[in-house]
Amino acid sequence: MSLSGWVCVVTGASRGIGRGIALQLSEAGATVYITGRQEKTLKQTAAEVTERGGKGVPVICDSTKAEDIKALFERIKQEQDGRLDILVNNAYAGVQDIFDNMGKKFWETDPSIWDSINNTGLRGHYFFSVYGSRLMVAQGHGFIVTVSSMGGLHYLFNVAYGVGKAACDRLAADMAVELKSRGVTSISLWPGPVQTELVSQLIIQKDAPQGLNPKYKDVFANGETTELSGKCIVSLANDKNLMSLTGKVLMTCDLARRYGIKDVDGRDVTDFTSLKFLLTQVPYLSWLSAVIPSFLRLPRFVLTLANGRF
Ligand SMILES: NC(=O)c1ccc[n+]([C@@H]2O[C@H](COP(=O)([O-])OP(=O)(O)OC[C@H]3O[C@@H](n4cnc5c(N)ncnc54)[C@H](O)[C@@H]3O)[C@@H](O)[C@H]2O)c1
Repeated sequence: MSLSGWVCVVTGASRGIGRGIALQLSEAGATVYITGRQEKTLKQTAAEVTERGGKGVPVICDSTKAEDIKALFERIKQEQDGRLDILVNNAYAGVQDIFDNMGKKFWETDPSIWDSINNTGLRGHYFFSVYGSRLMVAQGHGFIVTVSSMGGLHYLFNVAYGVGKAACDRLAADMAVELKSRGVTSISLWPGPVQTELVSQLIIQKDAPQGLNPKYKDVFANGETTELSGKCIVSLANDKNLMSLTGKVLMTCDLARRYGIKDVDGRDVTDFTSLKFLLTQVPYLSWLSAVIPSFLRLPRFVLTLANGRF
């Protein structure tokens, strides 16, 4: 699967899922503009991205600063003659605050948590999408991926987190409505639990933070690598029927099955909607998971019902 000659932007790519996505896009041959705030780590990651075969271009760009975002796309317009194939809205500043405030109710938490979670992880995505879409609409094609999570469906971690994720899903869906006739696809991507550097430091390598269900520790310890999302995006980008998926929420476990993807370390991808996985989470019934076949999973309409508020 080749993305040779493709021009991509991945936001917040110096570490975590963004870095993993940038590595995979480069492995497929793409030029990847990676954004972040710290020159040293960004340059280091860009070198690793380039080593994979394509090209990593480090750009200091704070997702909370509109002028930085505008300047990035002006630079791409100049350097790439207006070409932009993929934009991945990934940057996120909330992980540390989420774990520092685990178990607290929203009224017990400083309201500034809203800003640390949603300024970069929602408002920033909107700004990137506006400037990215201008290039994509002008060329008549493009692919926008907004990284979200299952927290967009039902309560997870805290209020600001869930509201931000639901809004990311809606951002992807509503942008798809306006972009479809211009040849640009927009989807929301839900990775499963991912073993990022921060997750490893905050959950896997020490006692689970107060307020966090201790089961999460096992779930994250068996989580996806940071590159699986990138493998899914490369497969989607090569899918001739990509536009048929526009506006949808796509889970990495479903994409792994659809495209026959294994994780980069050779592991099968856990389907966290499979009966086998769900039973491991139920006290006294977890033993049953050993005898349940892995293809039995919650139908997707049941997930929609879980979100029903009427
Ligand atoms: N880790 C998981 O298990 C998991 C699971 C599902 C979804 N997600 C989602 O994936 C996305 C990425 O999460 P992650 O776990 O990789 O987070 P992370 O904290 O490991 O990485 C976030 C990246 O964004 C960058 N960033 C933060 N603020 C920035 C700013 N103002 N400007 C530019 N860059 C900035 C950071 O430097 C870092 O490189 C989030 O939306 C998260 O909710 C994560």
